[in-house]
Amino acid sequence: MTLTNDDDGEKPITTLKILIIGESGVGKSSLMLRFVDDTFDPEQAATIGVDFRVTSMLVDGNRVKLAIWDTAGQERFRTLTPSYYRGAQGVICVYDVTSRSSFEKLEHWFSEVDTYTTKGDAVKMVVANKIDMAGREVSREEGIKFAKRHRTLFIEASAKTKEGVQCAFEELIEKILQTPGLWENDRPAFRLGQNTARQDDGYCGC
Ligand SMILES: Nc1nc2c(ncn2[C@@H]2O[C@H](COP(=O)(O)OP(=O)(O)OP(=O)(O)O)[C@@H](O)[C@H]2O)c(=O)[nH]1
Repeated sequence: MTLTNDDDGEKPITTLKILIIGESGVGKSSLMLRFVDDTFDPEQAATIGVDFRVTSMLVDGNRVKLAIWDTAGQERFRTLTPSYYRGAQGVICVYDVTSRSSFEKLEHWFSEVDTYTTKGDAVKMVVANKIDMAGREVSREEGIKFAKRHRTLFIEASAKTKEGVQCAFEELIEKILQTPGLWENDRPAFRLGQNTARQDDGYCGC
């Protein structure tokens, strides 16, 4: 499968809803803004309620529209939680590798996903963010072990240096498109490329 971010103005074959969740300050907004705008703000403000961005990607030459929902990690800003989850085909659950407590809260976030997602086969991904920073408190092995236990995709990333960011979104989108019945084809003539079937070991292959 070939994925690029170029916009050729072509009508999208489908629109996917991607939700980003996790504790406050782990870098959810930063990951979204790095992916959508290729920017990074070292003083990124906390999200109030939800932020929302639309972008698109080319998948095997076909345009896929992405509606990315960046939710607030702070409890006091988390209103209307069930509605955020409604219809999401992909959920990115973020922790900060320099914050053990943000990793330990992943169980809580996954139980919220199970409670609220309306699409039972929504694709889940764990993103271990801030790998550029010193003072790591969670090893890569621990992250992988957690992701294996929950049967989710896993990738380490840095919104600051860009490492892993593009790859995380690409991997998630690819997995969604490979899941029958999870998305609606708005242009039935569309066919995914022959090389979409790939070894599914849960790790980013980009
Ligand atoms: N060094 C480093 N800093 C990061 C990274 N990602 C985010 N940050 C910083 O961490 C802080 C919090 O980032 P946000 O993107 O606002 O975190 P959030 O998860 O959206 O926070 P809430 O909106 O409160 O839920 C900001 O100062 C960011 O600049 C990263 O990969 N590396």
